[in-house]
Amino acid sequence: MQELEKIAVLGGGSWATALVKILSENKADVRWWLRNPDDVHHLQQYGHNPRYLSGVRFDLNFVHPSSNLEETLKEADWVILAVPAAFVQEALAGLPADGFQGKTLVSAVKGMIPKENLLITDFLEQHFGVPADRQCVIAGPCHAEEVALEKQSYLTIGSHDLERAEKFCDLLRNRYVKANPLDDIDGVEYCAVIKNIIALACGIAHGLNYGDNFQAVMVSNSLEEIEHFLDALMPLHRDLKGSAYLGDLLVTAYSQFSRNRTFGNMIGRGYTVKSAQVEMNMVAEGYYAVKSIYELNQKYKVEMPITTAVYNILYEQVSPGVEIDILKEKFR
Ligand SMILES: NC(=O)c1ccc[n+]([C@@H]2O[C@H](COP(=O)([O-])OP(=O)(O)OC[C@H]3O[C@@H](n4cnc5c(N)ncnc54)[C@H](O)[C@@H]3O)[C@@H](O)[C@H]2O)c1
Ligand SMILES: O=P(O)(O)OC[C@H](O)CO
Repeated sequence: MQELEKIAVLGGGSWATALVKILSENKADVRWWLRNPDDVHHLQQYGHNPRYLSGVRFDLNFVHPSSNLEETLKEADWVILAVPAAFVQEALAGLPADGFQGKTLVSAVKGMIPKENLLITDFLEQHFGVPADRQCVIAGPCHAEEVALEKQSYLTIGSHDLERAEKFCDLLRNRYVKANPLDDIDGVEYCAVIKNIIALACGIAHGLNYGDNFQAVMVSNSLEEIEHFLDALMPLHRDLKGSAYLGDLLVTAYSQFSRNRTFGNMIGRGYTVKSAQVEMNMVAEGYYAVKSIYELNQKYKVEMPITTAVYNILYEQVSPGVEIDILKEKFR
């Protein structure tokens, strides 16, 4: 009998839960790390995550929840990181520098390590010595909530090693998930970070009562911002119309499930950052991402009006109305 692939999934939120569903239904041996021991206990007893996507049931023959990170990683060939970027360092704090040796790391995170302003793949390489060709990222427009409902979804697996990416695609493919490999790993990773900022801006505008007409112009203008930033950091002929770029931007900017748009909408309606965060129970990566991209861009000096506006609103206490007025005059 063929041995099952051993996959460790790190994180207890919606995306980790959705990925565990996909992988375990494909009969992989999934070791699932959640930081909260009560959630682990609940999963072991009732077979579902009490906090996120709680309607998804797991077959505990294939899913092994634990709050012990080293135990979870022990025999895994693949490790999927699905913790919000701001908490990645804290989650991995107890691990030795060679804790991922011999494993393939797959980042499902769409954010950057704050302060260091590093992509997750760069962080894993610099802090844990995981070579670039042993890493993949999960990109594409895919909300965990729709995976839970088994709605048709598309994922792109970015990697410098396309054979490895193709293997991982195979672990994901099912009746409602299509997956394709792509070699522009840094491009899709940065694009996933910036689209969260754009969705936050769309939410802010919506909260200020701007309509679909304005949002469409915001999203079209944002493509230029993304393209210029990517070209400044890593020039490459890439097709931004692809679903891993434009598709991901659109789903986050328009979907009712979007954390970033929801967060922005609250800010536009006058919530403080703190109160919006408390109300959400979920993490809007764009809040942290805008600081990283803004700071990083001090070196590259790309014109990024939407990023600047969101940064000024969230970190410089400029009124959302003032910043959106500035954008209104700039957009074409
Ligand atoms: N949800 C999606 O549809 C989706 C899709 C693709 C990628 N992602 C990415 O997956 C990553 C995980 O996001 P998510 O959507 O699963 O999260 P979520 O918003 O559903 O849940 C929040 C997660 O953050 C954790 N958390 C909150 N406060 C914390 C703290 N102080 N310390 C440590 N952990 C804390 C919670 O335990 C929970 O696991 C993000 O980078 C996100 O961009 C999410
Ligand atoms: O749309 P958000 O803000 O919930 O982010 C989730 C994913 O990035 C969608 O692909």
